[in-house]
Amino acid sequence: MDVSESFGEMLPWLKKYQEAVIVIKVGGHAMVDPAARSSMIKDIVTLKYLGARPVIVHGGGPEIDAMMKRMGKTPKFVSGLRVTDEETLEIVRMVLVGNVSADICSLISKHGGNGVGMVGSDGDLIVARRKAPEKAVIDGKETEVDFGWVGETVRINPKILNILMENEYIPVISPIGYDAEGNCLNLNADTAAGDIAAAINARSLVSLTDVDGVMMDPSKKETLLSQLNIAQCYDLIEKGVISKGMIPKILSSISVVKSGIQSVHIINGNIPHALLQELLTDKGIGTCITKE
Ligand SMILES: Nc1ncnc2c1ncn2[C@@H]1O[C@H](COP(=O)(O)OP(=O)(O)O)[C@@H](O)[C@H]1O
Ligand SMILES: CC(=O)N[C@@H](CCC(=O)OP(=O)(O)O)C(=O)O
Repeated sequence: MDVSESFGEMLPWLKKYQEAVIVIKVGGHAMVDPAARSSMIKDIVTLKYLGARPVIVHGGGPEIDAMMKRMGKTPKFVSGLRVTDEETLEIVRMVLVGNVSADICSLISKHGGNGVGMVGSDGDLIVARRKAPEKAVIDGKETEVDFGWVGETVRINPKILNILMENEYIPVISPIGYDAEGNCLNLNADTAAGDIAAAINARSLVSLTDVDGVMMDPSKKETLLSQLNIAQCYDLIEKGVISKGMIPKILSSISVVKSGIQSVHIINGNIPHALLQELLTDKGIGTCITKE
């Protein structure tokens, strides 16, 4: 990034982001490297000092996988969602709340901010219901998949987020919802981030991951798609270009832009200052998804 050029174009962006709520989804794959994790959180604290109101929703897929393997369990995903039995749910809660969220809050403090870790049951934030079994093609065979303790959002209650933001805190949300019976449910972090962004009428949603954005071929950087609309997203899913963890990311982006939020940005959190480059300069560095 050419620093002097970037400073020149920052002012209009800084004005736009004053008091603007920005939901930042920090993906597990973007956090594998501790230095990248710390740098991303530093950028989020910088954004706060520049006048924006960041809300973090974090993932932790690779950390959950590693813990499951240590406990002798094999992770299983269907359509980008982790099939979650009772024991897996316990591991998910332990890793997301005990490790990832706590670590993000410490990094926020280290960089001079104030983070508050929360799950769906805190302040009635995310009311969810258990996802119904779904048909999926596995190994070429149509199979009915019971996702177990996987949830989908019923309602977001943004009151607690507004209280925290008005008091200068950065909310750090683990993607765990709870249902009417008080059960915890494992939510996909991209879906939770999208639901939260829509409910609080955020200005933007930014998803930090380990690829440069949506690509025609994820192994080739030059195939990055800088701009996508809803119709193009559906087409890429249908053609199988978008697969695995990118599916919930794109489906959630579609519902976010449909809800009226201007844009969703998918960027590579391992690029130094990716977040600031994406939000404060004219030229984006990843994929920007808009309605039309
Ligand atoms: N068309 C695509 N372009 C880019 N990445 C893709 C695409 N299709 C699938 N992917 C996969 O999606 C992954 C990002 O999603 P995910 O694994 O859920 O990351 P995170 O943990 O950061 O949310 C990439 O690492 C890549 O393997
Ligand atoms: C239902 C479901 O799949 N939940 C996810 C929650 C974490 C997550 O989404 O993490 P990433 O953003 O790093 O992928 C999981 O168990 O992996």
